[in-house]
Amino acid sequence: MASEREVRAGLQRAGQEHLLRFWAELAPGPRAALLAELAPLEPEALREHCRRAAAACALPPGPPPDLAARLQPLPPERLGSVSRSDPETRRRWEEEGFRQIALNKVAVLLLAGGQGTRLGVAYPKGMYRVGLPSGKTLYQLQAERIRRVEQLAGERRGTRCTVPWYIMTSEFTLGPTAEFFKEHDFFHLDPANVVMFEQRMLPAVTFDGKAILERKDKVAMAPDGNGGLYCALADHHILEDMERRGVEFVHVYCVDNILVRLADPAFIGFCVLRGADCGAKVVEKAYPEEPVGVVCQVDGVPQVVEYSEISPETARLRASDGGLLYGAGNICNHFFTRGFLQMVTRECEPLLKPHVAVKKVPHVDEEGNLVKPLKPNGIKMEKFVFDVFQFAKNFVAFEVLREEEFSPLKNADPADRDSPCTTRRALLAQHYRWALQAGARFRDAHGAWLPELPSPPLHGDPPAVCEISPLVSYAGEGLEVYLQGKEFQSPLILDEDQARVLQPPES
Ligand SMILES: CC(=O)N[C@H]1[C@@H](OP(=O)(O)O)O[C@H](CO)[C@@H](O)[C@@H]1O
Repeated sequence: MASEREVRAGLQRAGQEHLLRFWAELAPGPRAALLAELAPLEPEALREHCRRAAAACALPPGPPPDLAARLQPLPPERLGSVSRSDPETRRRWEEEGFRQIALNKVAVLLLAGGQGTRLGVAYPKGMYRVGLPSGKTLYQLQAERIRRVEQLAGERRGTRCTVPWYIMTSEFTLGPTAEFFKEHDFFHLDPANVVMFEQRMLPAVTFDGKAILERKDKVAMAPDGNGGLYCALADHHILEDMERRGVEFVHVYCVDNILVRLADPAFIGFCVLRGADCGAKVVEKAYPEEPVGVVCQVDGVPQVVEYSEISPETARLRASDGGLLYGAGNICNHFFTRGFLQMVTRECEPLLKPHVAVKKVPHVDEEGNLVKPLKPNGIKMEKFVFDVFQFAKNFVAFEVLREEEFSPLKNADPADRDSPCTTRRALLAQHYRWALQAGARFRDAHGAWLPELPSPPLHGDPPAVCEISPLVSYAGEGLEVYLQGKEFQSPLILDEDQARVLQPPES
């Protein structure tokens, strides 16, 4: 453990000695905690971090003035589309994806270090229950999709296979996430195949470049953004772990999308068959101001321009077909080869530019009194996971259907978008569609037939409550055997037990 003298000398070099200004009044416990927090901050890096934050803050707010002129939509040859391709092509993508999964070459990697501030919960978002009849959390849905995709790939190729699950957490989420998984017996996954690791934290900084003390004995720290992934992969030797397991392809995704298809065989297969080193799933943006990044090109290089960094005028531009010119919405589902991740962590990470978020950061004043600021007083610097796209040799994007694959949980109820209510509806609407497609019909509590709408309205509950366990169906497949020609009274909870009941007796 570093001594106070060493830490103080480092802080002096970084111009941040004020972080120890309450040292004399601290008891031994808080002193040790503060030292433990400060010791890992490398002086030069801390100095640079604070300098950059202040410099970024001195720039005028909003996107760089020349950005619009440097943007172009992604060229069509880089884009694959589920809805615009024929069934045979889709089948080939899927087949290839399943083949790679069966060969144990595919892993999933969850970005789960965020604090869920907008959702307003004090625990990791993955532990959230959106109010499904089954009461499942986001983590459970994801775990079950992994189990199902392993099973499907295994059955097709007559083998057993594993999709390891890497989970990037932060100081805020590691403890509760690890505890939650233990409590739930890892949702019946082998714990050896669930690898949790922690991203780094960075101090929040004042507009004049001083790291902020949240308490007399604690620096205000925040995770270094989902682009902290690349440092974290190196810090915890994750790529070596992947290599040992023979993993070649990694599906990286963020925690909040209730419809996420983990290790999606179609996406993996598309990227592999295209020889891509890096790929992104996109959906058509719903409206110009939708808070999703856009996948496009900047100076001819594939990139994501984040929603916070595009001007409203650019976001509203239309293409000749009437759609949004920058309509390829990033849904934070990325494909990387292990080789690409290796190259990025070794060579490119330091080139990633942090993005600036101006926030209200609680702090102590000169006298040590706690202050809850009413207006923004600090800067948090974050790297973005997609900022490595610029280093790809062969970048591709893969367009999927929003109603099948994207409904993120960002806001608390009663927000009218991206809330527990809208995500729950999206999932139940999808399952109702799957059930109808498989030949089921539904009656209400009084026995009256319920409408069979091919796609129920976005803002309303589907006519019947139908929840299908991912352990029974990953993407709507294989349901006919349980549902074809059958009538159900809402609600129908099709879990493994119910599936056994509905299955015709073996002939
Ligand atoms: C840095 C980053 O990954 N931002 C992503 C991410 O946004 P958040 O607002 O950070 O959750 O998820 C969005 C999709 O839900 C995606 O559109 C956006 O580009």
